[in-house]
Amino acid sequence: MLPRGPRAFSQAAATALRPPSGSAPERLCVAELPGSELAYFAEGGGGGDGGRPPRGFLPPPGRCFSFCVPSGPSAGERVRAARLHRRAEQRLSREPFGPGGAAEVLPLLAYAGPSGSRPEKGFLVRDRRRLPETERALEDLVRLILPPPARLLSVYEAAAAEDGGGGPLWRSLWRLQGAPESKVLLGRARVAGAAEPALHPAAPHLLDGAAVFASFEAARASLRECLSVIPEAKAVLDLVDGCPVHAKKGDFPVIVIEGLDATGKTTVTHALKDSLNAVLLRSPPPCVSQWRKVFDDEPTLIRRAFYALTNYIVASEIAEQSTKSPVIVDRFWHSTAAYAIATEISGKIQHLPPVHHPVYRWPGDLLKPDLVLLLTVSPEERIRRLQGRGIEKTREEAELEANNIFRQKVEESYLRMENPACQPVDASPSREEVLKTVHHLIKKQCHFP
Ligand SMILES: Nc1ncnc2c1ncn2[C@@H]1O[C@H](COP(=O)(O)OP(=O)(O)O)[C@@H](O)[C@H]1O
Ligand SMILES: Nc1ccn([C@H]2C[C@H](O)[C@@H](COP(=O)(O)OP(=O)(O)O)O2)c(=O)n1
Repeated sequence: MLPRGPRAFSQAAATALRPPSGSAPERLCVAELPGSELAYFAEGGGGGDGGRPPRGFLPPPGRCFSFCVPSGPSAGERVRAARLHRRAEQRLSREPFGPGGAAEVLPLLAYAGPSGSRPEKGFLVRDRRRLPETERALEDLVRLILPPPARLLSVYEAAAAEDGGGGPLWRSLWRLQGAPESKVLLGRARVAGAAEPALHPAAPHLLDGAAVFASFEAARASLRECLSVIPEAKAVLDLVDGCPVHAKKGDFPVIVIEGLDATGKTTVTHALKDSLNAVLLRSPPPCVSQWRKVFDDEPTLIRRAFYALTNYIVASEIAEQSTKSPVIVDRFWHSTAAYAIATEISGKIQHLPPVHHPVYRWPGDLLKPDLVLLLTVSPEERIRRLQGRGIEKTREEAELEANNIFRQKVEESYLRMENPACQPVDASPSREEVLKTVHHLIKKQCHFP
């Protein structure tokens, strides 16, 4: 069983974020280190944690760099920032960075500082071998991707330590100018580990149109901002705008089957379709499948807005079909929200927003199903099933582990959903037994006219 339970905001944790001197830190950041460990750190302002750098931040004698993509409050600014971040991410996955490259690229979030309260997404690049090429390539990348006022690159270096351990860590902040190798040093600041805040810094912004969309309009506004750069957005918006607003459910039950891949959704939904004489729908629906790949390659914000809107298309189909027969739906809004939360919240399961957080609430304007069942299988059974489908065998152990943490976060997010909640069903037994359990729950909780 995965660890659960609310984590109340603690005043002690908030106080611990402040440096002992009382002066505000210049910037607070969190980086996701290998193994999904989160390293919280403060730049400037005296630093917390006795001035020590966060553990595992920079194995000596290496050097790190960071840069962030600034964003603004409007939907347009957020979409532009998300696309720039994605471009940077794609370039950082290639030589001389990325897998097999000299430098290691880690996700970074700068969540408090002089530029305002909206978190800025960025990257921490660790160069264990201190290669000059890494710095040059990063400077070129920042110049290429970011607009001039945002061309800031932080360079972290540990001062030599007498005791052989990591000495104090310093950050030099550089503003890069137009010409190659032309840059100005804006300042130096001490970097120290900071206490982990009670709530993951991305959590308060998830519903700000960042990843989880609480209404049709919120999702639509984000996709509209993409019209000039993603031609397919128009096709999706045209489809969505043709659907009735506030679709109402008919008298027949609507049953959603949720779960991670290979938990048996296809198997169960097809069997239910036959046994209940039901209509089977899936979200996203086949009418948008030709555009799915395009949106899957876009940053989270745009990708999730696409999936959120497709749920409203499915809602209008559910409304129509549920006047005539029971409706079974393979994935719906809970999938959209759970994957979005698990992607945006770095770290492990304990970093997820606490239970009852508004991010787990069903959108007020989306048709509500009568029953949502969440199929769960043990990690071992899941691997067996994936191997049966010929996937997974060749994957690296490390990727499997990262994947495992991600899966735990998705599953836990599903379990925290409210009104309607996802009712877990152990889908590890045989097909027949799983179906028997599912039928039993449907009979007990659904009304058939
Ligand atoms: N209860 C079960 N016991 C054993 N294997 C199952 C069971 N349910 C599904 N499978 C098999 O596991 C694999 C994944 O199932 P599938 O229904 O395609 O999952 P999903 O649609 O959730 O990805 C398939 O090969 C399927 O035949
Ligand atoms: N309603 C939905 C359905 C899928 N998604 C997203 C969530 C994941 O990133 C993928 C999973 O979909 P996929 O079709 O691969 O899953 P299955 O094959 O059904 O197991 O799509 C979503 O956000 N909202």
